[in-house]
Amino acid sequence: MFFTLFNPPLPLLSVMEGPRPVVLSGPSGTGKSTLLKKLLKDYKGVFGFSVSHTTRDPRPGEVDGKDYHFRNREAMQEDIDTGEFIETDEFSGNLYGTSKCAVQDVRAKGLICILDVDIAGVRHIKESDLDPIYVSIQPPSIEVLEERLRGRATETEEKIQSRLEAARIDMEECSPLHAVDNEFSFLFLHSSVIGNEPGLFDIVIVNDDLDESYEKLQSVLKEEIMKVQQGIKS
Ligand SMILES: Nc1nc2c(ncn2[C@@H]2O[C@H](COP(=O)(O)OP(=O)(O)O)[C@@H](O)[C@H]2O)c(=O)[nH]1
Ligand SMILES: Nc1ncnc2c1ncn2[C@@H]1O[C@H](COP(=O)(O)OP(=O)(O)O)[C@@H](O)[C@H]1O
Repeated sequence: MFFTLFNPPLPLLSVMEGPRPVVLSGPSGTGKSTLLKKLLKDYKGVFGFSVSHTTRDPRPGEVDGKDYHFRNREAMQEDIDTGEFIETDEFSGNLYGTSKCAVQDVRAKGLICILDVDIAGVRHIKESDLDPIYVSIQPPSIEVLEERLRGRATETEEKIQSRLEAARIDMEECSPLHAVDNEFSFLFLHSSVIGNEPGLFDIVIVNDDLDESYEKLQSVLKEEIMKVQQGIKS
């Protein structure tokens, strides 16, 4: 009886060797998925995506197990109750969460694990032993964000409004005004003390021009990328 109930403990996340994971956060519609998909495509065998669980419905083209593990609320709650998640959050009427397996699957392959989580997820991960690089992707303005959300055409009006509301809070905490500078080293040195919460992010990238943002993101991750590429060569 004991053995049927007993789940062998998962190895501690910090015990796993390899490159540091990367957490991407920022308002919905700011361009996180666009940037991370570029990384996954351009650096095959270097990055792996931590596939989150969610109770929201799949969008056209989204694949279960690739974009998200789509679950109903009861099933996801059961997994939360049995301790399978590093962190979970309720966002815009749905549950989202990073399972321990999602991260371990990527790290076991020696890849840089990329997580896409909201700001509550960032705070929860800070309490874990994951030790990622924290990157905030911010929009140039709330107006531009609204245009992008509407342009993506994936949300109902109600969901657009709730995402914009969450975005205003997110943007206040990571004010892009303090981070608008094209020189990466300036961003890197100063972003850790911007916003209302010092030290929340290692870097804040204002995603105005996509190519420039992607350049900055690659610069931040250069060291970890090289570690994995050198490992592949040797
Ligand atoms: N805390 C947490 N947030 C997540 C997770 N997965 C996605 N999110 C966040 O949930 C929010 C909504 O995601 P989604 O419905 O895919 O909309 P999108 O970000 O506009 O494409 C975004 O801010 C994501 O960063 C997760 O595992 N944990
Ligand atoms: N720098 C940019 N300039 C213009 N449009 C962008 C830029 N970055 C992303 N987008 C577009 O904005 C929309 C939202 O991007 P997405 O990656 O889905 O955001 P997120 O994952 O943060 O919710 C998409 O239609 C995407 O093509």
